[in-house]
Amino acid sequence: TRSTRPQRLLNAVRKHATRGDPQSVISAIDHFCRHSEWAMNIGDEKGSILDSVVSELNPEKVLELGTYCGYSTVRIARLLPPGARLITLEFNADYAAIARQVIALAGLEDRVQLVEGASEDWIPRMKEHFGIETFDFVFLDHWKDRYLPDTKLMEDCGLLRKGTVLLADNVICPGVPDYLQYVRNSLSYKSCYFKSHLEYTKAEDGLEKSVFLG
Ligand SMILES: Cn1ncc2cc([C@H](O)c3cccc(CNC(=O)c4cc(-c5ccc(F)cc5)cc(O)c4O)c3)ccc21
Ligand SMILES: [Mg+2]
Repeated sequence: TRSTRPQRLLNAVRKHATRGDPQSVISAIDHFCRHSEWAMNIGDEKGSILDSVVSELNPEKVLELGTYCGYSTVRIARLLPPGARLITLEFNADYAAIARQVIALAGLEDRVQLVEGASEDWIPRMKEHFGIETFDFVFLDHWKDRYLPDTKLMEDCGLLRKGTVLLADNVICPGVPDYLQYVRNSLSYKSCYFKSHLEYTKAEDGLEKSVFLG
């Protein structure tokens, strides 16, 4: 049977990356997506913005919505201190299987917990199942029509605290108009836009950073 794009991406990582070296995994995926096949990873340009937000925040508890092949999981986890924890939710079993191997190749499995399932099912279970009180940082990169309902769900479940940072991918392309309107007009958030480009292209895209004010 034909291979899938995530499988071909994993093959490129196996071929070109060095086990235990997260930067080589990141570079291998970016090279594959630029020169072989485009894939919906955040990419190197928006990825650098993600790096700077994470480095400035130094979060202990991180939630990622939408793992895909684990590219942004590796970008975030490589910057976390060993005691920190990143929980990443992926509902597609094939993507999850690839991501587990990418995360292992980067040598970051000790600080990453990949959970297979949908955000709306797992967000309400974070406290009792993972012993999480609140998250310091949330990266949103799953279905664009889930950004807003899941943000409201995290608020309702008490998973956000004064100062929690939400960072949302693709706020221009494909776009998340209802989410943007909410975080930019709600008195509970301080929001700002980081202009960039859609991964591996010249099209405009950007990240929205929103601090929960409690
Ligand atoms: C509920 N739940 N809980 C966990 C969870 C996890 C998933 C999957 O990881 C998954 C599967 C398919 C699509 C996405 C969203 N991503 C995108 O759709 C996207 C598109 C483009 C783009 C841009 C221009 C194009 F021309 C084509 C695609 C660029 C980007 O960076 C993207 O992130 C996420 C889904 C629902 C989930
Ligand atoms: Mg994205």
